Amino acid sequence: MIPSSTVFYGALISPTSLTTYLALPHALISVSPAGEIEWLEHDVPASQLQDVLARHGLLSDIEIVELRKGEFLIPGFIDTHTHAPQVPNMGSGQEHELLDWLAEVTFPMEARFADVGFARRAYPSVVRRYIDSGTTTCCYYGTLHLESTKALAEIVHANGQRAFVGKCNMDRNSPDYYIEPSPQASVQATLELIAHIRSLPRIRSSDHGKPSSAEALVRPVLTPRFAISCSPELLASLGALAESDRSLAIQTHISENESEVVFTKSLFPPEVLPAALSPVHGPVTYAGVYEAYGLLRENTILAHAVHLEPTEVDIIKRTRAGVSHCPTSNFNLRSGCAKIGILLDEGIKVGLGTDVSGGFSPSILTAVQHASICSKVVALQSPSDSAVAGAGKFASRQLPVATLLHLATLGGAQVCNLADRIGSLAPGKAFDALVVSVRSDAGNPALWGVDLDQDFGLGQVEGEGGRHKSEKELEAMLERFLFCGDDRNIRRVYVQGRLIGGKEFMA
Ligand SMILES: Nc1nc2[nH]cnc2c(=O)[nH]1
Ligand SMILES: [Zn+2]
Repeated sequence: MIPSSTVFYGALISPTSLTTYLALPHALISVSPAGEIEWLEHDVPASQLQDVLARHGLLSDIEIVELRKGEFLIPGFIDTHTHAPQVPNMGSGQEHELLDWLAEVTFPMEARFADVGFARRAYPSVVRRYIDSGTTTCCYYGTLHLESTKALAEIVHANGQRAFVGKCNMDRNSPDYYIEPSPQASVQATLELIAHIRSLPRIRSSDHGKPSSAEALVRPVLTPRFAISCSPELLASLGALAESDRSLAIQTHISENESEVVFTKSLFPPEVLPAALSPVHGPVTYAGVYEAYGLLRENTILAHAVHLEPTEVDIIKRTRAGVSHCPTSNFNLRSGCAKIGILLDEGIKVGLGTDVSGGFSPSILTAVQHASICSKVVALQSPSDSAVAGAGKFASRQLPVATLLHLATLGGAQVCNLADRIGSLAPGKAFDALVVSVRSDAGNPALWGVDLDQDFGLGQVEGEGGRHKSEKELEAMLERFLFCGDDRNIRRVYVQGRLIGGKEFMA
């Protein structure tokens, strides 16, 4: 029998803008069998629960999941940039900057994925780690190998995570043991990967015939590694491929490290950029190179953006590409502090990326913590009057909790060009959500006492004062979770309404 709707009752947090979010102590949210959010009631006292369900025609045959004190629903995290084959390297080679780190640490590990058997052994635990960290949508780089990246896509699909999976394009400035033989071979393998990912069934074998939404959870993404590792011929071919299919997402790195920027400009002097493809005015910039090859548009994800010039900010804004802010990696590889506030003031889409193993954690919570620190470093380095002197809302200021939540969820959805489907808990969107617990029994000593010291509103006496207090308490819970939480606090992970991970799933 097809199960009917599932209804969650309890506290719910969901972003509504860069500076605001809903904090609802007594929410009631209904999820259809296909995993779509049907409706959301903001404030339902326990005494009215049955009446409200009846009003929605849900009298019998529904599953009600009641959250306990110290638990809340939140949209799933969106990791807009990471490298699946680098997870086995997490925490190694911390002494290098980007270009040495690629040569000494990263390429040797990625080369091991030439062996598809190695990929099939390594990737299941990689994907499981991302899911159990609360990442419901993940933008994965694979390696340059077709078969291993097909395996990655299959494993993501089998685990029910929403994802973008791409195979690196790299035909120059890479070691002999880890380079594609020609632009043609690179494009051919890319086409095969796209076809393979698009042929994956829409229903997983473990769904036992449960109805599924028609949309694919795993999608292909064009992945020119970065301009340095792609010949002009390869970038031109990828631009043509992108133009032939505008639904195809694109991900790459931009302006991460100063030596990288210098090297990139030396590889693409104006005479290299074909006139027909080049809208570039003035000196060539990193963003200008990508634009010249037709690789910047609303479904392009640009990782890092640490050392952007003002004209590059204009290009990114004009092309409506999104930025993946990867602060853990940017600190760890000594790349710098991205000035995210300037991008937000310009209305550029920004999400978070873990960028493992430049970053040493697969958890978006770590990225949230470091995004906060990064914004404080930028604020410390800014003249104290800069916030007043015509600066926008975010530039030179530390990011508030609401903005950090936005970056981890709705901002990431915008960067993936999927904000109409995911990123917040709203009717008409997919139910990609986490059940978070900050209770003592979640086992995270850093949050010990959160549920004992305070009354978070569930079961609280109704009334103006009580309502206000319970919202404040929920906001306090969110802040402590974002800064001190970890996998132990992520009880359940849902994608498209299906339970796919979390502490309870593993148990
Ligand atoms: N952080 C990071 N930057 C890159 N630029 C090109 N490749 C990489 C990579 O694997 N990681
Ligand atoms: Zn990266």
